[in-house]
Amino acid sequence: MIETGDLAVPAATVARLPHYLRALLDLQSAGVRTTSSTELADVAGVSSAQLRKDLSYLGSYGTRGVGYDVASLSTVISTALGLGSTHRLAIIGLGNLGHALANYSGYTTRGFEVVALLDVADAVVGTRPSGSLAVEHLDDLEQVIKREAVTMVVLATPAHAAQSVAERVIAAGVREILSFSPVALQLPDDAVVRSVDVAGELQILAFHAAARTATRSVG
Ligand SMILES: NC(=O)c1ccc[n+]([C@@H]2O[C@H](COP(=O)([O-])OP(=O)(O)OC[C@H]3O[C@@H](n4cnc5c(N)ncnc54)[C@H](O)[C@@H]3O)[C@@H](O)[C@H]2O)c1
Repeated sequence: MIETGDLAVPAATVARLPHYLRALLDLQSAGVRTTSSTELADVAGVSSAQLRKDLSYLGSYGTRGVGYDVASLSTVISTALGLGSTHRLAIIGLGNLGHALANYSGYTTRGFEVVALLDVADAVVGTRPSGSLAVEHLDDLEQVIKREAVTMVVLATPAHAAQSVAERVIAAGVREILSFSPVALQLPDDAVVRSVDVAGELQILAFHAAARTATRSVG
């Protein structure tokens, strides 16, 4: 369970909340004002029983016969996700992936702002990958984190650099890291690290593909 304010929410539910929020924002922009658990579950790609159970952890049960008010449920989920205020991101490592991440335009609508870019390479420091922010040197990490009031870090360095950079990030007071580096980071217990591993996800798909082929050949 993850404690958030007065609520205790299972980690698996927390992981699904962004999907519900995105589904609600899609419905909202399509002009939908109320939605049923079946409709919302369909858009979010889960079963309606799962959706109702997840939302019950937020104290949000909907109204029988009417369903969920799209705007208020969006607010409930945004608040639970701590999106009431904008999170200030620093991206570290501005190679291929870091460039793509720096140029992603979808942060602001979802409560995030990229406020700093850092790298070690002379060829990269001083450039403006997204056209606005200049890349600063990692030597200045602690000052940059303080100056920009950074609250989250996105790590896109090579694997060999990730642990030491992450340790500096934590020592500078940031607790949340999204890591793309293919390495298990060893950090204090109060640090929260989410790792994104596209190749690992593809391997899971490969497992399913192999399992399907094996089932077919048995059948
Ligand atoms: N998670 C995924 O699905 C996924 C997908 C692609 C890449 N990756 C990983 O993301 C990372 C970046 O990949 P890429 O293709 O952008 O690599 P890249 O080599 O193009 O870029 C890495 C950047 O990090 C910088 N760097 C090196 N050491 C640093 C340090 N100590 N501090 C700050 N910056 C530093 C380099 O100067 C370079 O600009 C790699 O670890 C890669 O394995 C993960």
